[in-house]
Amino acid sequence: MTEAALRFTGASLGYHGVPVLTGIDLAVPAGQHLALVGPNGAGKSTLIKSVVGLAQVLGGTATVFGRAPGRARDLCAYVPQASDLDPDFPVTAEHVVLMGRYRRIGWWRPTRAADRQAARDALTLVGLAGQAGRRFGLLSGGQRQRVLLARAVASEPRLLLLDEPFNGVDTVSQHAILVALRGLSAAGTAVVLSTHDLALARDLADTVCLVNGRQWAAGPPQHALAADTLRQAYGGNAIDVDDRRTVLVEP
Ligand SMILES: Nc1ncnc2c1ncn2[C@@H]1O[C@H](COP(=O)(O)OP(=O)(O)OP(=O)(O)O)[C@@H](O)[C@H]1O
Repeated sequence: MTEAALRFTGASLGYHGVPVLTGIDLAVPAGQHLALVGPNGAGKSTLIKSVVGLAQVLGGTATVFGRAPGRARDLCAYVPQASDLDPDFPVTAEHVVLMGRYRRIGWWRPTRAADRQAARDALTLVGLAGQAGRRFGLLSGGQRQRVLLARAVASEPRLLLLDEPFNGVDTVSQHAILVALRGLSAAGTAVVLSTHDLALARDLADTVCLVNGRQWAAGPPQHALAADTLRQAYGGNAIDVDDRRTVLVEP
């Protein structure tokens, strides 16, 4: 059996010994997309952080390519929310992307031509080849998010984790990110992302995991995003408008 990129079995996840998310049971094969959905504070970021050792696995098991999360960091890349970063960072877009190479070459070593090429390829993948020399802080929020994705891509991860990559991102950047993510999974990279956009999760993901303190559903989008399941998990009324767009209304 091929080892899953990510597998949770009856996992409880949390901080300082206190669980905030329980009952996580899912597997993400190489080359597949998992979308995490759920209301604010549901535990989406916690699940992503647990994969890179920033949140604890307090019960059950979590493995990344068969290894404990803390031992698989070299196989993963984590794209934080762009809003978590200081936009005044005085470096160019290309420098930010090159940081993704340091894990491979060591931060103290000079970059080689192959590293600079990998950085340019990653910027091309996210549609920002022409912005390589621009200062990171002068880019739009959506462009900064794409640069952070390029930085992760440059590290050549086998599992890519993205925390709300579409948050505050305009349509052009959203499209560019979607194209890049589809290209990565076609090349065999597993992708896990959190999003509040249920329609996008439905369109993009092979598997959707619906959480709110616990796992409410995990499976194909039409199963995990069924109106009844959404209503229970969100504690509101879910109206399935036209089979593509799901609108949630407070109870
Ligand atoms: N470092 C931390 N230490 C303790 N508790 C935390 C920490 N980070 C998050 N939490 C708590 O864990 C719970 C889940 O938060 P999390 O950020 O994972 O949710 P989320 O679904 O990503 O939310 P949002 O959609 O608002 O980003 C919340 O109750 C939050 O207060």
